[in-house]
Amino acid sequence: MLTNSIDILVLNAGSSSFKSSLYRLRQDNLPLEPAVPIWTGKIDWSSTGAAVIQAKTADNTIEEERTQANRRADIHDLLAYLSKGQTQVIQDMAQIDIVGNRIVHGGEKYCQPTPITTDVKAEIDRLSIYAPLHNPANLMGIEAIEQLSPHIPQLAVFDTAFYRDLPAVAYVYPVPYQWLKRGIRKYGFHGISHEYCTRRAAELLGRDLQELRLISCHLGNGCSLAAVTGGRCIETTMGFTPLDGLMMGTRCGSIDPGIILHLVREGEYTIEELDRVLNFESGLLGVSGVSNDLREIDKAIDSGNERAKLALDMYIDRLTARIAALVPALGGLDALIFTGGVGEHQAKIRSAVAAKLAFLGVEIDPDLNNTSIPPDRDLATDRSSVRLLAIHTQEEWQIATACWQYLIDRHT
Ligand SMILES: Nc1ncnc2c1ncn2[C@@H]1O[C@H](COP(=O)(O)OP(=O)(O)O)[C@@H](O)[C@H]1O
Ligand SMILES: CC(=O)OP(=O)(O)O
Ligand SMILES: [Mg+2]
Repeated sequence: MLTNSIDILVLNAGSSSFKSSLYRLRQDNLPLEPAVPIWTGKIDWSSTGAAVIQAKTADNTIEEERTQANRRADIHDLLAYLSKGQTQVIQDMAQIDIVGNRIVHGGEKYCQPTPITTDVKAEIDRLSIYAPLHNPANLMGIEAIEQLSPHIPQLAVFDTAFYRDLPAVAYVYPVPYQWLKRGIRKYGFHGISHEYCTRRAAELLGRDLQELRLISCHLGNGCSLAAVTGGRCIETTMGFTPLDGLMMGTRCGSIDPGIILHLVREGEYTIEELDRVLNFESGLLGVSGVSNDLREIDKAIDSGNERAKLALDMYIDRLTARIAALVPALGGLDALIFTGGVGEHQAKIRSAVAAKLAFLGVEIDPDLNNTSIPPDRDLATDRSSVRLLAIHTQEEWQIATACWQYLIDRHT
C-alpha cells in the first residue's frame, strides 16, 4: 500500500565511487525536472586502500575518513546514516518503499527494470567477469540493503538496457558468426546516463527526440559515446565489456587485440594480471604515470610533464576520431552532448574537441564554454551547425523515475 509520498533510495556503484540518493516523491505526480534528493551519500575509494564516506542532507554533512577501505562495510555504514546521526531522514530503513540499483551489465537477458530475486542476483554475479569493476560493487549494494532491511523491494536498472534496439551491424563483431550464439556481441554501457542526457537534450533544444541526430559523450572515469537517431541508439563505443572504445581514466579502450595475444603468448602476464592492467593501470593513468584524473594531468602538464601532455593529446584525438566516425551512421549531427565529470567540468576538453570538429561546422562560444554557469546549457555559437550541450547527468534520477513507474504500475 503506497502512502501519499514515496521514498525511493537509489544506489549507483561505480569503479571507484559509490553514490546514493534518497528521493521523497509524491505518488500522484512525477516532476518533469529532476527532484532534489533529501539525502545523498558518497564513498570515494579513489585513493589506494582508503575510503572517504560522506552523508549529506540540506542542513548537515557527516564525513568520515577511513585509512583501510572495506567496500562492503563502507557501503553498509554509509547507508546506516539514513536513519541515525545528524543526517537522519528516516526512523527505520523499512520506511523506504523501494531501492533502485544501477546494474552495469545485464547481458542479453535484462532489457527492462527488473525486481531483484535470487536468480537475478545470480545472473548479475555471473556477468561480473565481463564488468569486473562494476557488477561486484552493484551486488554489494543490493546485499547491504538486504542486511539492513531484508523486506524492501529492490529494482535492478541496467546500463545495457538502452542498447536493446542496437542494429546488428553495430552489435555483431567481425569474428566467426557462431560466437554470437555464445553471447559475444556488443552490449554497450552508461545507458542510464545516455538515456537521461539525450532526452534532456531534446528538452533543452525544444525539439522532439524522434527528429534529432545526437551524439552523447559520457566522459567520467569510464568514457563512452552513444549515437541516437529517431529516438533509438544505433551505435556506441563500449562493447562486450566496458573496457572497449575511448581512452579512459584507467581503462585502455580500443587497442589491437594482437597486443594481448602477444603478451599472453610470451608468458609475461597471466589473464588475471592483464585484466588488472587493462582495467586499472592503463588509459590516462597508464600513459601519464601521473593520474586518472584530468585535473592532476593538467597540473603535471603545467609543470612540464611530457607524458602527461601525450596522455591528454591521445585522449582528445581518440575522442574526436570516434565522434566523427559516428556521423555517417547518423547521416549528420544536430547536437553533441558533453556529460560526466569531464564532460561537465573540463572546458578545455570541450573546446579542443570542438576545434577538431570545425570541419563539420562545429563552433563553440569560448565565453559560454569558459564561464562557470549552471549545468545544462548550449555552448555553441549562433552560427554553429551543431549544437554543443553540456548536461549534468542524473543517473540517480533516471533510476528513481524507473522505480516510481514500477511502483505506480504495481499499485494501479
Ligand atoms: N570539478 C571538476 N573539475 C574538473 N574536472 C572534474 C571535476 N569533477 C570531476 N572531474 C573529472 O571527472 C572525472 C570523474 O568523473 P565522474 O563522472 O565523477 O566519474 P565516475 O566514472 O567515477 O562516475 C575526474 O577524474 C576528473 O577528471
Ligand atoms: C560503465 C562504466 O564505465 O561506468 P563508470 O563510468 O561509472 O565507471
Ligand atoms: Mg559514472
